[in-house]
Amino acid sequence: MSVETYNDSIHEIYPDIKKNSLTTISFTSYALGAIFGLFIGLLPLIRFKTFNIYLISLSVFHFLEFYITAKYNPLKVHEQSFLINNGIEYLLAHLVAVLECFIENILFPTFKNSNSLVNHIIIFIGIFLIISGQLVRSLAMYTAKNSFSHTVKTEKLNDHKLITNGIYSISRHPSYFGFFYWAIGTQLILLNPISLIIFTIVLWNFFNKRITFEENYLLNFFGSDYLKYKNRVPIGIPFVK
Ligand SMILES: C[S@@+](CC[C@H](N)C(=O)[O-])C[C@H]1O[C@@H](n2cnc3c(N)ncnc32)[C@H](O)[C@@H]1O
Repeated sequence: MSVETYNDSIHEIYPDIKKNSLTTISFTSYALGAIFGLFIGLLPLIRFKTFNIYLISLSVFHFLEFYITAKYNPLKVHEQSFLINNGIEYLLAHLVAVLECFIENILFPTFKNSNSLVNHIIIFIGIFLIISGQLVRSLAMYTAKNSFSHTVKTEKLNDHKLITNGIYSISRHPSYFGFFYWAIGTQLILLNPISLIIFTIVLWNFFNKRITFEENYLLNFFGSDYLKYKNRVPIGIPFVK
C-alpha cells in the first residue's frame, strides 16, 4: 500500500486523527499497561491484595474505554476517550478512596486484614460487581457503536440511531448501570465503608440528573419511539426512573 493510499484509508477510518495527540495516547496506554503489570507482579508480596486488584480494575476500565471506542466507534475516538480526565470529582473520589484505604490499614489493621467470613463475602460481592459491571459497560459501548458518545449529544448526528437491542433491551442505560455497580464493587473490595457511602450517593445523584438531561434530548431526537422504549425497559439503578 502506498503512503497516499494508507493516508486516505486511515482518514476514512479515523477522520479526526489529526485532533488526537498520538503521543498522549501512547503514553497513557503505556502507563495503564505498566500499572496493570506492576500490580499483578506485586500481588504475592502485598498483604492487602485487594488494593492491587482495585488498581488493576482501574487500569483495565480506562484502557477498555479507549479501546472499545477506537474499535467500534472510531469516528468519536479521542485522546480523552480513556476517560481519565473524568472531572475533578472523579479524581477526588478515587483519591479519598485510596487515602481511606491507607489510613484504615494503619489504624485498624485487624479489621482490614482479617480473614473473617464477612470480609470474604464482601470482597467476593465486590469482585462480582467489578467484573459484571465492566462487562455490562463494555457490552453497552459495543452494542451502541456510533450512537455512543462520552459526552451527551444535544444535537442529533446523522449516524445517531436509537438502540434498543441486546443489552439495551434489558437496561435503558446499561453503560451507566455497569459503571454504577463497578464503582461500588471497587469500594467493597477495598473494605472502605466511608467511600462506599460517598461513591453510592455521589454516583446516584450524578446518574439521576444525567439520565433526566439525556432523556430530554433522546425524546427530542426519537420522539414516540423513545417514549415507547422508555415505558418498556427499566434502568436498573435503584429509584432512578
Ligand atoms: C455516555 S453515552 C451513554 C448511553 C446510555 N445512557 C447508556 O448508559 O448506555 C451518552 C450518549 O448516548 C446516547 N444514547 C443514550 N441512550 C441511547 C439509546 N438507547 N440509543 C441511542 N443513543 C442513546 C445519548 O444521546 C448520549 O449522547
